[in-house]
Amino acid sequence: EEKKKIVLIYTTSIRALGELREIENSYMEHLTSYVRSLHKKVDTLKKYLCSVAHVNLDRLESRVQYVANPLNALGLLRRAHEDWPKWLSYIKDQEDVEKMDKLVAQMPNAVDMNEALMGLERIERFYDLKAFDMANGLVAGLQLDTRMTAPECLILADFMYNRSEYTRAAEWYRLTWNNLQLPLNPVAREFYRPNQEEVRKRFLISRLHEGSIDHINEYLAELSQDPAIPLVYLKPKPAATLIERGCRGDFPPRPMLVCRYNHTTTPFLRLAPLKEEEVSRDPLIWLYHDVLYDSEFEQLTVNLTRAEMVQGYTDNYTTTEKERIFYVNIFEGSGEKLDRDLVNRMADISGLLTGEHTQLGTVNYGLGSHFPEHGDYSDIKANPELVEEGDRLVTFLFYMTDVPLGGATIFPKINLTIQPKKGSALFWYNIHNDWEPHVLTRHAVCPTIEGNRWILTKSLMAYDQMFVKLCYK
Ligand SMILES: O=C(O)CCC(=O)C(=O)O
Ligand SMILES: [Fe+2]
Repeated sequence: EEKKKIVLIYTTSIRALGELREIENSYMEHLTSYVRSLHKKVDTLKKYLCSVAHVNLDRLESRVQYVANPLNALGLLRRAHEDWPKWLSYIKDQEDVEKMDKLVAQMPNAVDMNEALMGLERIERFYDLKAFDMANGLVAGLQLDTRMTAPECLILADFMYNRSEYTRAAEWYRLTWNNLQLPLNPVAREFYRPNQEEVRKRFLISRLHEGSIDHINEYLAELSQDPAIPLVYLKPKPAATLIERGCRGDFPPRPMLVCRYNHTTTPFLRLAPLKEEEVSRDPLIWLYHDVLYDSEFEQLTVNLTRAEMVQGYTDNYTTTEKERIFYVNIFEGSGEKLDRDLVNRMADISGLLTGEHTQLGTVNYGLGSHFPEHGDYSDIKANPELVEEGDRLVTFLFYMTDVPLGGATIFPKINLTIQPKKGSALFWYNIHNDWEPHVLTRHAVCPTIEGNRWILTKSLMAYDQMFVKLCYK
């Protein structure tokens, strides 16, 4: 049986994007070396041309006269037989080009490109950023040392246009147009069509989609106005969703319920008490600090390459649509030392049983990656085929990295936002005592703006707890 190979893309994992950056290194090295050898070749070829000082003999008569001289005839024959193929293979020998060909074969495809645009679009929308700020590297108050170029503004503009987001598209076309006006760069002119005129046209069409032909002069004027002043929405801007508001930090600050050292859940904790914080009582959600060590994080992630991880999709969860979300590696075995240690730590923290298999998921998010709202429960009633596996009673979520900007885990139904903090862990019950899904545990992950978001996750299965904890209250 032939297994269908899923094409891995780079965008949904920062780790994988790091590999792409490595490929770019090689590409540029070969390009540099190609230019160097091209210079050398041109020099050599010029010298050769000089040395042969070939004269074109236009008339048949003079050509015949030339080869009637036996030394000329020998020379011609030898040159044609020996030299020409050599020069040709000298010209054609392009080792660097062949290497670059191989690299291009590993380049991101159109799906990948689209995924990247989705990530950028998400960052702009979720955090309500101004296109102008974003293009200038100012994202949600953070000034990056990067600016977007005209081709980048343009590809995002076309993407917005294709989503029928015409005001946002117009904004990005205007930025493209402005960028193209910068001191004219011959490389840009050669490679990055369309030209300014075409961009202006697309700007106007975007405006006309929502406006009226009677105002065309106003739209034209908008194009030359200060792009720092946002364009007016000609159709009302859609209201922010609950999740978007949560991601912007609009939920009220969470009250601190209980914060204490836990010495008691298991004997182990008497030796190594845990800083634990109850962040919600219904559903029950606990936050723990400093439960993962740097060395463990490194062991878990450093050697995990793109080839070892698989594309994670949302369809294992109670989401509405199937989406690519992140890269994940699930360790199915019964435990290498580290996996076992971590799972034992989860048992210590929770006082629950962790099952025979470690089944730890190591997850890396990508460019503007998010996780739409979902519950981790599988809802056995709605999906009776899952009855044998049982439901996921508890979710353990270890944050393996800090995320400087964006990337919070949010529980929109209870107004709760948790910003990842390296070494902390979140732990909650997904189902009620009667195994009904606890819908208030539905959660989402905000798009990462900046940072490399790594988490470690494990579900504790309900069946495994049969004799430990029938009820959690
Ligand atoms: O990454 C997170 O913060 C949450 C991940 C999650 O919800 C899941 O894996 O089910
Ligand atoms: Fe989840």
